[in-house]
Amino acid sequence: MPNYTATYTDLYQLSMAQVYFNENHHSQKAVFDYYFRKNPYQGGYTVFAGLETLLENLNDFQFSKEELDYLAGQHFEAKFLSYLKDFRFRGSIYSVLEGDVVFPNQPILRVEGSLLEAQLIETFLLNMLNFQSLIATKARRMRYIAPDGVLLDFGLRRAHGPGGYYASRAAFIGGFNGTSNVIAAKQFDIPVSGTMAHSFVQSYDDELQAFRDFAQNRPKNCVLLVDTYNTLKSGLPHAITVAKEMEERGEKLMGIRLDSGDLAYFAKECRKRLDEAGLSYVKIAVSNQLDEYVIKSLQEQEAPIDIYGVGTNLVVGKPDAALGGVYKLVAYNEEPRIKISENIAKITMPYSKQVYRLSLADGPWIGADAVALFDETEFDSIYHPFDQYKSMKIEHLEKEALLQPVMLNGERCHAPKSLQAIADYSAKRFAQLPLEYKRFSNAHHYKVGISKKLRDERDALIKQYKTI
Ligand SMILES: Nc1ncnc2c1ncn2[C@@H]1O[C@H](COP(=O)(O)OP(=O)(O)OP(=O)(O)O)[C@@H](O)[C@H]1O
Ligand SMILES: O=P(O)(O)OC[C@H]1O[C@H](OP(=O)(O)OP(=O)(O)O)[C@H](O)[C@@H]1O
Ligand SMILES: O=C(O)c1cccnc1
Repeated sequence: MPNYTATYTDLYQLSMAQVYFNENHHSQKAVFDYYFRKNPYQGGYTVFAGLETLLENLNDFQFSKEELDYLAGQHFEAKFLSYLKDFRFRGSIYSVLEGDVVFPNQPILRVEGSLLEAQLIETFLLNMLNFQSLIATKARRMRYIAPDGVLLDFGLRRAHGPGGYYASRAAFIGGFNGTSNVIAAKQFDIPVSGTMAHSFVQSYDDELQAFRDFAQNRPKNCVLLVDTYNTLKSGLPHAITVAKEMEERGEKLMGIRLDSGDLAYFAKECRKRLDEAGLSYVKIAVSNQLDEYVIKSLQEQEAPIDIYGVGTNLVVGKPDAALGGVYKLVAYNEEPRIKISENIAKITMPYSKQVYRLSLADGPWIGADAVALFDETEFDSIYHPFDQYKSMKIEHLEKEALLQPVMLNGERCHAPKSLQAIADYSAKRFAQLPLEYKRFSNAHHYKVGISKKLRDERDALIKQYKTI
């Protein structure tokens, strides 16, 4: 996979950086927030993913000689390029932990550093976090609807180029059990699995011989694709024959895969005939344009499916093309900064902030998070960001600070977490989210309120800029 060097960026970041440098602003302290405004899939939550990838690759976020030579050809000045020779990200990052569920308009991650370094990592940061959070959320929706099913990522061939690599990682965070993507499995220690393609069966004159050869050469976790010619008249009977032959060798056929037609009907029919043949241990896998809605429908039809192989809809995050996470300047040179918009939802929230997850003393989340100034400890109410009549008393609630230091002055604060640990944490956090935020249609709106002090400071800034 690529090294994410510092030209993994948009040109405008470098243009701005040169100006900061020439005007001697580059070392001023800047604070940026990462957040998004809308959950994907019209859902009630987003699974935050990509943090570990970001932190790990920030080490390589430097300019090579070739890159600097290239930039010299793009009209960047020699003095600035010479400064970039030693560029490293030496700032600090405070973040929600990877895998947690997060909500619109709350800071999920805060970058503090020199203006130049915090600006230069924007594109890379958004590229990592937006995509993986989109895919982890899609995966979580499928895991939610099929709590007991085995979910496998089959998406690499349909992914947007190399995006498939991180899609497999994100899918695992969102609750998938494994992937067919060998490089991602190896790199991230994801269980790898797979069956066979139609081409394998087609390459033989005889389907039975194809199955026999496969079972003899790959007996472990052998899954036979039964729909190449006729599922019930040919594929399934041949699979049963091979399963029996495997039994004679002391082996067990792991499963069959259905990839077309009415999956519920075929799964039921195959289950019945497998059971009648004494092969109740043989699992049924399905694939073919699955998503959370098809899986839900299959479950409602009580289709006896054990394994779901999901490709396209998972790895491209269909029907949403992207998570629109943004990175906004909230303080500069120790002063708050705001971006005003006619659309009040797009007015940014100035200052360094902390986010608190609110829960009852005995554990359950209440469906609201509080955003306050980062050093504010005493606040007993939260307010709707723009509706002055909406507020909530929170003094009786537990407040869990979500933004934790993960990098200080360019150094990581903790050893890298394994993907399994991130996935476990994600499952645990999702389990704490009340059900009404998990449904697919008209999900309950999770509240993100702000402290009075933050609201007052923000309003004062808005007034100040409105008079300009
Ligand atoms: N029983 C079912 N309930 C709900 N959705 C299903 C069911 N069976 C299949 N699907 C889904 O319906 C969509 C289209 O299925 P369809 O039977 O048209 O398959 P197909 O792609 O036309 O297959 P074929 O290869 O036979 O042409 C797919 O997304 C599939 O997962
Ligand atoms: O439908 P998706 O969710 O995207 O899942 C991946 C698809 O990729 C394979 O089909 P393909 O036709 O590429 O190859 P095959 O001959 O192995 O079926 C597989 O059989 C699935 O149908
Ligand atoms: O292993 C499989 O069955 C598989 C892998 C990728 C895409 N479709 C199917």
